[in-house]
This record gives sequence, C-alpha cells and structure tokens, in this order.
Amino acid sequence: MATPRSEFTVADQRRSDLRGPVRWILSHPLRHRRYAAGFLLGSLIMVVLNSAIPGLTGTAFDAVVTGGDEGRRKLAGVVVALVGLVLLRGVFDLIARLCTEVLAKRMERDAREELYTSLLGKSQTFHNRQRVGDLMARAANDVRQLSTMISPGFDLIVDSMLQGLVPIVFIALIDPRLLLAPVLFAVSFYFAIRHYMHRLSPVSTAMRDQFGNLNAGLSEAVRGIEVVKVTAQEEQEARRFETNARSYRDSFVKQGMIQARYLPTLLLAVATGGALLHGLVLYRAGDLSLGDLVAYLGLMGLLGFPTGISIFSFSLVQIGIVSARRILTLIQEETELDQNTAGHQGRMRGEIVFENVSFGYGGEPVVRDLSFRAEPGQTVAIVGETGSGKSTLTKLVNRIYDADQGRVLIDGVDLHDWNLDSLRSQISTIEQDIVLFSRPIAENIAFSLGQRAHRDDVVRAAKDAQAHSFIEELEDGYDTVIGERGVTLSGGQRQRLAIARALLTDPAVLILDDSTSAIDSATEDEIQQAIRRILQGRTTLLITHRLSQIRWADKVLLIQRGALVDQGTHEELLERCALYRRIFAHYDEVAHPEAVPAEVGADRIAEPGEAFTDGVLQPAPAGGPGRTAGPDHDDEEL
Ligand SMILES: Nc1ncnc2c1ncn2[C@@H]1O[C@H](COP(=O)(O)OP(=O)(O)OP(=O)(O)O)[C@@H](O)[C@H]1O
Repeated sequence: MATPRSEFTVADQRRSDLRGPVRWILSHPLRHRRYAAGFLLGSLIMVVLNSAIPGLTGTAFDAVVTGGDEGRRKLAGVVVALVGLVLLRGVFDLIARLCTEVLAKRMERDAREELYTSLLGKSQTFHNRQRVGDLMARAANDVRQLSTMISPGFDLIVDSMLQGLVPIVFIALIDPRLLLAPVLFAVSFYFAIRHYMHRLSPVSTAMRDQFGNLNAGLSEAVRGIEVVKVTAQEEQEARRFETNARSYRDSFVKQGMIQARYLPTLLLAVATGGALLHGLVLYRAGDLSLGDLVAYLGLMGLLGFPTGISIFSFSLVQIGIVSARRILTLIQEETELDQNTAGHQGRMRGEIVFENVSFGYGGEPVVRDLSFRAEPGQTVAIVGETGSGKSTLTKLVNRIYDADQGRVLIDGVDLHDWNLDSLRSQISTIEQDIVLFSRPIAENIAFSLGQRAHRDDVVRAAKDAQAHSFIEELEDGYDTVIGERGVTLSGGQRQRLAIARALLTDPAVLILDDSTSAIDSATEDEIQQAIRRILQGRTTLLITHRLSQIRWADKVLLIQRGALVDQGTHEELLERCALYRRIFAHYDEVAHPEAVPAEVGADRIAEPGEAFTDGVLQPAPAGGPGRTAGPDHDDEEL
C-alpha cells in the first residue's frame, strides 16, 4: 500500500493500512494478535458460560417441580455447577477485559506516534495551512476517541454480539421453532443499527470538526492574548468562543435527538412479547416443559443487555471511525518533499548557486527568475524593501520550500539530489522569530545537535554568543526552564541563544535573518562581534538592515519584488544603484529613526541623498537620490 511522501521517517516504523479509516483501525489491533485473540476467546467463553446459566436455572425449576430425594440431589448439583460457572465466568471476563484495555491503550499509543511522526515529516507548506488548535484536537482528543472506541466501545459490541448469538443457539437447542421471535428480532436489529449509524455519521463528523474549531479558536486567543488585551478585545473573543461552543453543543443535541429515536429497544420489547406468546402456545400444545419455557424466556431476557448497550457502544464506534478519518486525513496528506535517503551526503563546502529560480506560495511568484552564486566562505548580504522576498529566498536553500522553476545547487549538487537530513543538518538558520522550547536553556542550545552536546561545548557556544553571563544570572543557570516560545527571555537574550545554537552545529552554511534587530545598543557591539565570529569560514546569507553587517559582506544582492535588481559590493551598489541608496534612506526612516547621529559613524545609515563610501558618508551625486552614474535603476519605485 502506498505510503505518503515524508521529509522524516523512523527507521523501524510499522506500516498500517491507510486505505480507509476502518482498515486503518483494524490494522492496529492486528499488530497485537495475542491480545486480540485473548479478548475474543475470553469474551466467547465468558458468554458461553453466561448463557448456560438460564439452562441450569430451568433444570433447577424442573428439580423443584419433581421434588423428593432425586429433586434435591439434582438441585444440589445445579447449585455446585452454578457456583463453578460463575467463578469461571469471572476469570474469563477478567482476561477479556485486560486484553481489550491493553489493545485500547496500544491503539492510542501507536496512533499518536504515527500521527506525530507523520506531522514531523510534513512540509512547511502543509504546516502553514494548519490551525494549531485543530491539530492539537486531533492529536489529543481524536486519538483518545480511538481508545474509547476499542474499550469500552468495541469490547461491548463483541460482547453484545456474542451475548446475542449464543442465547439464540441455546434457544435452538431447546426447540428450533423457538427461533422465530429472536431471528426476526436479529434481522430487524441489524437494519435498525445500520440506519442509526448512517444518521449518526454526519453528526459525529460535525461534532469532531466543531471541537477542532473550538480548540483552534481557543489556542489562537491564548497565543495572541497580549494583542487581545492591548486592543481590549476580550469581549469579542468571549463572543467568538461562545459561538463555537454553541455549535459544538448543538451537535450534541442533534446526536441526542438521533439517540432518542433509537429503535432496537422497542423492537426487543415487541420480540419478547411475541416470544412469550409463541412459548405459551408450544407449552400448551405440550411441546415444551415449564422448565424449557422458563429457560427460553430467560434466554430472551439475555438479549436485553446487548440491545440496551448497543446505543452506547455503536455511538462510540461511530465517533471512533470519524476520529480515525480525521487523523488519517492528516497522515495521508501528500507532502512535496521526501527524505531522499539515497541522496548525496558528505561534508558541505558551502558553494551556493541559484539558477533562474522562481517560487511562489501558490499565487504570484515571490522569487522571480533569480540567479546568483555564493562561493564557499563568502558572506552575501540580501537587501530589499520589506516583503520583497528576502526570507523566502533563504528558505529555498535548506528546502523548507522547493523552487517552482530553475535550480538551486550546493557544492554543484542540485538540492533535489541531496539527502535531506545531510543538507539541513549543515545549514543553520537564525530566524527573525526565534523559536525556543519550554525546556532547560542547555537543551535549547543543544537542540540542533539532538541534545547530544557536551555541557562544556554548550557553555563555550554560549560564551561565544555573549549569552553566558545572562544565563549564569538566572536562578538555575543552564538548567533554567524557559517558557514556551521563550517568553521569559528578552528578544536580545533569545537571539543570543539562537546564535549559540547555530554555533554549536558548526554549519557550513549560515542564514541570518535580521539577526540583531532586537538587541539593545549596549550589548550590540558584543553581539556584532559574536556574529562576525560565527560567519568566519562559512557561507553566510545575511538579511540585514545594518550597515556595519552589510559592510562585512563580500557581495550584496539587491532584491525588488522577488527579482534580483543588482549585485556587487556595498560600495559598488552605492555608486551605481539609486534604488539601493533609496532603500537605505527608507530603513533610516522606518527602522532606525533614532539611528541618525549628528556626526558620521560606521553604523550610520545613509540619508536620502547621501551615500556611504569607505565608511564615509558622501553627498549623493548630482541629481539627488534618484540620479547616479552607471547602470542605474532610477525609475524603480520603493
Ligand atoms: N508562508 C507564506 N505563505 C504565503 N505568502 C507568504 C508566506 N511567507 C511570505 N509570504 C509572502 O511572500 C512575500 C515575501 O515575503 P518575505 O518574508 O520573503 O519578504 P521579506 O523580504 O523577507 O520581508 P521582511 O523584510 O519584511 O522580512 C510577501 O508578500 C509575503 O506576504
């Protein structure tokens, strides 16, 4: 059976049947055949023993009616048999329950693992589409529904079926003609259940979806609680939550309405009435003894449990199937990339080549026909107005996204031909939005090495990233657990941890996205030095607004609306490209209004109509900011 493509797989991962929710569910208990067999056999024996009780009760009746010594002996025998039977029934009941409980928990565990591994292997494009709350609802609640579907749901159904079938066999043993009422009941029961499941399915689906919506809304509000508070939108959020909660509740009411019209209990009442009538007719005709009649009615009474419980057990199974479908939808979703385990591996030198690369997020291209080359060890600054595609471009290097057209090569090997693990493990990224986990600081730094780093190396990396002193000041030092998304740390501290993390892996290619924007000026120099140190000997793509960083670059790429407008050294671009100068003027206004000192400094950002050359701010060439000599781009707008 086809397994969806994945960016990540576990070596000895067991395959389940993905062809449909029911097959997928069944393929799980089949992995644990011993427990499945223990459950079926235990239930069967338990039900057989159970069904023998009415027969023995009938014999007891006959014994009482017979009377005398023989009657008493018979009665004593029946009592002994009953005690033994009840004890045995208890043992087999215990075995069956134990086995289903193990099966249910293993189903939950296996399904959760399978879903989680599958999510790890999905592409960024897939994750961009997901709402975290809904995903969590599937990973937590839908998976738990699978467990309750097995126990008590499926457990009760098997019990019910056996408890329904075995009495019918015993009834046939008394007199086959007595089968008339139970068989008619069984047939009508089958059709009633089919109808019930058919009606319940869309309601259960809506219910699970609405629970996902409820969760997604809640998770978004909690994650964005700061925005909710500062904009005083608590009331609106409360109303939104109430609307979602009401939809969820309405589904429950609908489910209740369907359950209220559940037919089988009524059908059983009719069947029991018919059975009594039929039994009495046969008794009066002398074809049945009183004991047989009592046993028959007792056996008919045994149908009460499976019928009564079926509304509950079939509902659980129905919800379980819906949950399985929701989980399977995620697992089966095709992802664009695969691990390419047979692909190129080996130490990267760091030569990056873009050949006529275009890429879009589904709509308009965000990167257009872009070509450039970065030699091993070079620092390439990427400059462009906001939204011009700088970050997107860097995400094509480690295959977070794949180019739609053109080729990206590292060390002369097309990215498609690289082993994905080998490729990504040699490229480090320090993103704008740094992600930290709610784990100890040391683990956060060592994360890029799969936590296999030695503490000394972690400390060394932290020192190089200028993070050591603030970590030492924290209560538990390197063992301090930081809050989710690093909220207990300042922006600058988070960035220093990210730098330490990047340092630890010793990557051949480094991508720095606006890496020092959140660092205060007091620590900035130290951080700049740390960053400069980590650039040494690696190919670096540097998205930055900082002049000091741009001046480290061997080459600057100027991007506008996804296209490469010009490339060259900082000085060359200042000299010949008006757009470049204008972008610096723009940064000046937007990003660093305070960063225009009276005197000219190394980090000073050019004003409109000024340009840096050799660290000295020069007046713009005649004609103002838009007029320069050389291959210019005067008519390009910001
Ligand atoms: N995940 C995404 N899905 C859809 N569109 C996206 C996604 N990420 C970015 N974009 C769009 O792609 C364009 C380029 O975004 P990108 O983040 O690459 O620009 P940028 O130059 O790095 O911007 P900035 O300097 O503000 O960080 C923007 O129009 C943006 O809206």
